[in-house]
Amino acid sequence: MHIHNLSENNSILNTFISEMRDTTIQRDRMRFRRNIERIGEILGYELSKTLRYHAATVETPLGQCKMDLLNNDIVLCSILRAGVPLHNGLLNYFDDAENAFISAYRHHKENPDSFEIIVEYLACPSLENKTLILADPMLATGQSMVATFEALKPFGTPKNIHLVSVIGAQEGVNYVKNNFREDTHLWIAAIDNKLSEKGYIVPGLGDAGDLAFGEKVQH
Ligand SMILES: O=P(O)(O)OC[C@H]1O[C@H](OP(=O)(O)OP(=O)(O)O)[C@H](O)[C@@H]1O
Ligand SMILES: O=c1cc[nH]c(=O)[nH]1
Ligand SMILES: [Mg+2]
Repeated sequence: MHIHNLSENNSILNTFISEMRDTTIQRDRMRFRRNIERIGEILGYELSKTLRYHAATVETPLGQCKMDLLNNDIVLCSILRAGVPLHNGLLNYFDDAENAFISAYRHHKENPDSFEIIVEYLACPSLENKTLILADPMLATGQSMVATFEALKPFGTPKNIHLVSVIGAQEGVNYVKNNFREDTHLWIAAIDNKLSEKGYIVPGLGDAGDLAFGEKVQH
């Protein structure tokens, strides 16, 4: 796997991540969602440098300009619900992408520290020979990314796979590395060292879905 950890270099991106982590600033839901969205824009821009382009001629009022333009074979798939603002950020740049949505949530069994991933909702175009961008802001154990990709398999084999995430735990990064094909790219804004016993990223930022959209009742 090609791992692109953007926080390794100083940039304004780190300010956005610090605002998402900060217990006071993160309480502003609109700012939290907007920070995920603009991180999606930055990660999308960075990953666009590895996509395929074709030669085109653009007519300007003064003449013709030869330019290389992006091949639009992109399917943008995000994992509900925390993936929604990340999806918006990516879609702000990949204007004409096809879109897929998939739900994944942690179902806690008798032991509150153990859970399985339940995939329920799925709407997806053909992925055959396309560029799949699979987005979820949190990569904790990595199980949601792997379970959703399994559920996407009947829709075809993508030509390229790009995983996009805001914060990951090293364990989750290792898990996706071992469960996705070798040519997969991971674009991530920060990688933290630890996972808590309940599978939360430490120091992380807390529950991204709840911070973006409000607490949900466990069922
Ligand atoms: O890497 P994993 O261990 O699978 O954990 C990451 C998942 O947890 C969060 O979703 P959550 O289950 O909280 O759902 P939500 O978006 O509805 O809040 C997050 O958005 C990922 O989907
Ligand atoms: O730290 C974590 C782990 C999973 N989901 C979150 O929202 N945060
Ligand atoms: Mg959540």
